[in-house]
Amino acid sequence: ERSTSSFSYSSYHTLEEIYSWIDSFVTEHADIVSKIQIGHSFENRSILVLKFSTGGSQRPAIWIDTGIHSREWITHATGIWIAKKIVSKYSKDHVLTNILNAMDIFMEIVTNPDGFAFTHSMNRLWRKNKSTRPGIFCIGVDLNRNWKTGFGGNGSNENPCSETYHGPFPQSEPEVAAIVKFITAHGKIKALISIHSYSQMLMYPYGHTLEPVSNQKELYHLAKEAVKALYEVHGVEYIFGSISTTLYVASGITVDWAYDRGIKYAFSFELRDTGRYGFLLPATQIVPTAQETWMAIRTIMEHALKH
Ligand SMILES: O=C(CO)C[C@@H](Cc1ccccc1)C(=O)O
Ligand SMILES: [Zn+2]
Repeated sequence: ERSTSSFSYSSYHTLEEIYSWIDSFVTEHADIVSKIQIGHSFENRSILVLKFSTGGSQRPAIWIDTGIHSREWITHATGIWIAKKIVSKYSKDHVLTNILNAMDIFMEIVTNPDGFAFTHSMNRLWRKNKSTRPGIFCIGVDLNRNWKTGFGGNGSNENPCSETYHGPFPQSEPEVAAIVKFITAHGKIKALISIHSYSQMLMYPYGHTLEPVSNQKELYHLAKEAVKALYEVHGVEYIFGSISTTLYVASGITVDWAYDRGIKYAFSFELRDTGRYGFLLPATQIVPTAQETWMAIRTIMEHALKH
């Protein structure tokens, strides 16, 4: 990508196209965006994070990840569009400007690069990473079951051939270990947003238990406000609530780990649609999906700024 002006934000892209866009994007917006490599995947691809910062040092921050499940292509595309939105709306949108004048934003667009490459080359519906281990004859760990909180519990599977295989031990996967290391070292992440598709849901911890989190009322009302902001864009309806009560029990998930590390505003999105196209959401829905998702994320970030 020589420049991002020729990049189509309304198309799906390969891993190489996204990595090349990241380099152009960071070059073009060097005053506010930088690229951090937080590690390497199992197959030795770089794991890249975009940092949006308007100054200061070690400011409180927001973490956003997309593509932890490689087949959920709408999430990477939404992340790319939102990254562009942030740089184009800074100093124009007063809410975003207030957020970026006080906090940094970290965005990991391709959280599962090996799986993502595989969805382009061999299997469009691949979900897990591509790790292999001696004596195990199925490939990949579900990166949304490999986190320490609730690891190995209900709603994760010990069978390596399962789509929800949790891996041999917590953070066994380099893609998860890299995020744990980064967020732990940073120490001032105030909100974490982990984006999946599909089902049109906005959820918060816990997934591994039906027990409510301590600030459940606050998260319920924030989710309600965010879902309303999303609805006002294109009239798309989301349901919201805790993961275990809204969707199903799932253990070893990103947001439960984040919450237990003190990130009190931890959310997971399930983007469009509700099953008509599922993971194969047409590219014509990329921009509308990103536009509405941005308004919900902006609402969550503004709350984190104020509390
Ligand atoms: O990816 C999904 C659909 O592809 C569903 C997600 C639902 C979920 C999302 C966030 C936290 C826990 C569960 C999953 O099972 O990991
Ligand atoms: Zn998912």
